[in-house]
Amino acid sequence: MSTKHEDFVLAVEGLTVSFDGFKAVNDLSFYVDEGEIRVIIGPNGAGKTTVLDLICGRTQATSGSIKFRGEELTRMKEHQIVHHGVGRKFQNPSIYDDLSVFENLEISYPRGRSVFGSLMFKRDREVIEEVENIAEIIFLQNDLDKPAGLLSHGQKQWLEIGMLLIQKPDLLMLDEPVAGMSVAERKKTAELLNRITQGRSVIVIEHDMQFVEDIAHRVTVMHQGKVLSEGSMERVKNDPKVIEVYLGH
Ligand SMILES: Nc1ncnc2c1ncn2[C@@H]1O[C@H](COP(=O)(O)OP(=O)(O)OP(=O)(O)O)[C@@H](O)[C@H]1O
Repeated sequence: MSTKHEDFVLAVEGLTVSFDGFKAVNDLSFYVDEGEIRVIIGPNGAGKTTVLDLICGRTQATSGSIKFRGEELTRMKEHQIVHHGVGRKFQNPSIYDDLSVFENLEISYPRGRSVFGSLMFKRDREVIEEVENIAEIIFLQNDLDKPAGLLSHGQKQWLEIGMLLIQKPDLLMLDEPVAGMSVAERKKTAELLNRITQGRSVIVIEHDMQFVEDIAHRVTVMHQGKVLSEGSMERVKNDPKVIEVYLGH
């Protein structure tokens, strides 16, 4: 039975962006299923980060289409895309160091629109329960009162993932989430990602091949703005084209 393109959570087709004539992303197509963890790998400058910028509306596409649950994202503004359920984590954590772990999660809860406004609203059961629930997923249930600035680098990364999770995105995009983490933290991050895929899709850009093996359902290898290879990790790592341009180095 063939799968219709409309069945995918995310369908990227013919996506192209040109910076002064240079096509950083060049006629790119790929499809992501619900519940899938897709990892994008490829050499420096392949266009990986630009793809996430295009999906979240930070960069305008020159041509092509990005359909998320059937809706065209290329015509939407960044905040509309967030509102449609796409969450993006950048490489550097953007947490509030002076606020506690609890408060960082609380201000990210969808009804709190500003730091001031959200701290003033009554902490009702619903918010507290959700914060505690997320804190457990991100291994910070025992650090709720700690100022975020005192967390380890890895814990800060988890907190930021938690701040996205509390907004219940249907698609979560992470750019090199384990950069700078210890081996133990990488293992726990893999466990975390494997736990959060129920009803949602995750796209991760990553260079750490052990981590990719631990999380990827499918891997898309990019090179010069295009898909060089795609499939299971097993298939991709044995693809001579991938070995030549990326893994062989
Ligand atoms: N706003 C921009 N203006 C001009 N060129 C850009 C812009 N953004 C990205 N590029 C160029 O597009 C290419 C792809 O960059 P991108 O950051 O997407 O690659 P990447 O695969 O994420 O690389 P890395 O692994 O190093 O992060 C690079 O040559 C980069 O210099």
